[in-house]
Amino acid sequence: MDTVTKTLTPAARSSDPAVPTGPAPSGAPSGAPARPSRAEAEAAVRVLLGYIGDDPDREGLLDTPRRVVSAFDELYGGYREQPGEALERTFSEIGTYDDIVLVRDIPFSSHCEHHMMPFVGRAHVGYLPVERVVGLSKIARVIDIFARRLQTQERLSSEIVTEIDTVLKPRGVAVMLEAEHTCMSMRGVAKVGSRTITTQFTGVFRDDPGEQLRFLNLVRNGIG
Ligand SMILES: Nc1nc2c(ncn2[C@@H]2O[C@H](COP(=O)(O)OP(=O)(O)OP(=O)(O)O)[C@@H](O)[C@H]2O)c(=O)[nH]1
Ligand SMILES: [Zn+2]
Repeated sequence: MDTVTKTLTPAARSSDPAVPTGPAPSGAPSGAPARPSRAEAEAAVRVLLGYIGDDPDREGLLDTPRRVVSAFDELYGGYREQPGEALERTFSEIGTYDDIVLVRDIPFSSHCEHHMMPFVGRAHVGYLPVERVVGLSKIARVIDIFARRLQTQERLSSEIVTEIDTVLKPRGVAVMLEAEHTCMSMRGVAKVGSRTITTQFTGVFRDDPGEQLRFLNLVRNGIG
């Protein structure tokens, strides 16, 4: 355990050129500290393995710190991506179409910032385009970028809406997320199957109850 503790000290950080620390990733909150090295992250996983009562040196766990950090790189890759870039390319050949574009039932998984446990569910995103539309897959990409950061479901909803609103400047954006939080089902209060629903609206969807209802009906019944 001593060795592990040592690798986590600032002195060890600066003296190991093979595992340089980096600046905070572009998607990190402002004021976030420099990014620890991969070796430090793997050492931290070793500490946790010891903490739960297992032996990090037994054969089955030798590679686990490396695997966990690789999995973290994937699950939290959203800190190193800019959601706006996913929406940069738009298309204007849409005829006179100016009605709702709704992508329903987009699966997503994220991690709650309180317990770092997954919450998993579906997103429904609609917007009212002005002259230009975005590729449908890009909406799912924006969801994934924000979802691959530590989140609350409320903030995830609002970040998706704000990004689409800011970049596309449509007449309105509507988002509904439904998810099961494993921190509420696998531990703690242990309520398996409970779902949390969040909605966030801008523009016409916020101001016109009829448009809001149409979005909700399309999500629920497929008819507006
Ligand atoms: N509003 C909101 N709460 C969340 C989300 N994800 C997890 N939580 C809640 O965050 C809260 C953290 O509460 P705390 O009392 O600080 O932590 P805790 O002692 O682990 O709470 P319990 O989960 O009740 O055992 C819990 O009530 C979780 O259900 C989320 O996306 N949004
Ligand atoms: Zn949680």
